[in-house]
Amino acid sequence: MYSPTIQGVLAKLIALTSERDVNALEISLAHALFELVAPGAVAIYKLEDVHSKKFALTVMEGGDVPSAQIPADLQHMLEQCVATGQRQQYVRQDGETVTLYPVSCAKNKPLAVIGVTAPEVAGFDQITGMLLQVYQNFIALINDNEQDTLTGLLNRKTFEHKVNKVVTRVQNRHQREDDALGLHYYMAIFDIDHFKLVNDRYGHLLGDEVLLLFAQQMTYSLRDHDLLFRFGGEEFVAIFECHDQQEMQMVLDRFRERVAEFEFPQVGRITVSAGYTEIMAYDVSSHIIDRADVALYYAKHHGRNRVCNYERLVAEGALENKRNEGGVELF
Ligand SMILES: Nc1nc2c(ncn2[C@@H]2O[C@H](COP(=O)(O)OP(=O)(O)OP(=O)(O)O)[C@@H](O)[C@H]2O)c(=O)[nH]1
Repeated sequence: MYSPTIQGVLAKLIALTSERDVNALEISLAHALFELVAPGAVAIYKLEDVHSKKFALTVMEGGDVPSAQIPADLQHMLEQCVATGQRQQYVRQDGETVTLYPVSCAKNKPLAVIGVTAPEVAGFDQITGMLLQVYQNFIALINDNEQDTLTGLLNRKTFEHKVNKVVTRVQNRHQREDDALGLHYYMAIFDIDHFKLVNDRYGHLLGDEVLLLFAQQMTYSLRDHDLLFRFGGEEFVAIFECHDQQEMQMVLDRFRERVAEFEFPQVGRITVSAGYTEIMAYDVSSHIIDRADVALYYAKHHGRNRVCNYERLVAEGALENKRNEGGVELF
């Protein structure tokens, strides 16, 4: 029976904690488990959507390459694992037993399930449990570092990195001409209307509470895999996956209406304006932000409490010949 050395364990911990990117961290974890408990295979099933309980196999170390489709009995066990927070045993069709471990972040938000097959190490359960604990602690650290302290949304520091990842995804799809799903990415900037008045009338503390509640409305209204950032002050940025511009407009208008109807304690009603643009292959984050910002600026200057799309404004000629000599949009 294989027995890992203390040096081997420490080497794996060093490799694991050298990562700052969650995906790289997952690969490193799977690799560490594979080498330390020498199992037949390690698989990471990431929980992509909490509501629909959609899992995706993101990392597989060792074993046969499984089909992308998760079998119904495994799906059931993954759900059990997440719901109970306890490890489960799943017996595959070939008779092999897979031990499933739930992984959640510090706030007990379920993140993934790790499946370990055919361990060859005495006490593998304890070693796996401890390594997962290190991984969870580290994920919590990364998450804290990526979050805005007031709202809990992603902070501006992470923006560039996350946008670049989305642009690469758009590029890959573009190169593979893989448009089977017909999905596009959009970036929207939201800016609360006349927020200075809220601060002036009700003070900064209530202003902060409005920002917090606004961020909550965003998280409730938008989908799990949408990326939400607090960009600074009363400005928020979101990245969405959508079928087309009409659907995007509908989603954003629904959110805008939801905000307009919400009673903010003591402050009452507020409105929000938004500008959005499609993220293209080979796009640059500063260009994407600039386009969304132009559309937001247009919304602000055409009555506020509205959502404007940059490409549509261009197509309608609303942005043409409206630049002054200094290059500033006047509309
Ligand atoms: N409470 C609070 N206020 C903030 C924070 N960051 C920025 N602000 C305030 O947000 C306000 C932004 O005001 P402006 O950008 O001038 O515009 P506005 O009043 O929102 O008006 P429009 O955007 O033109 O509709 C300023 O009063 C800032 O002081 C924050 O973290 N907390």
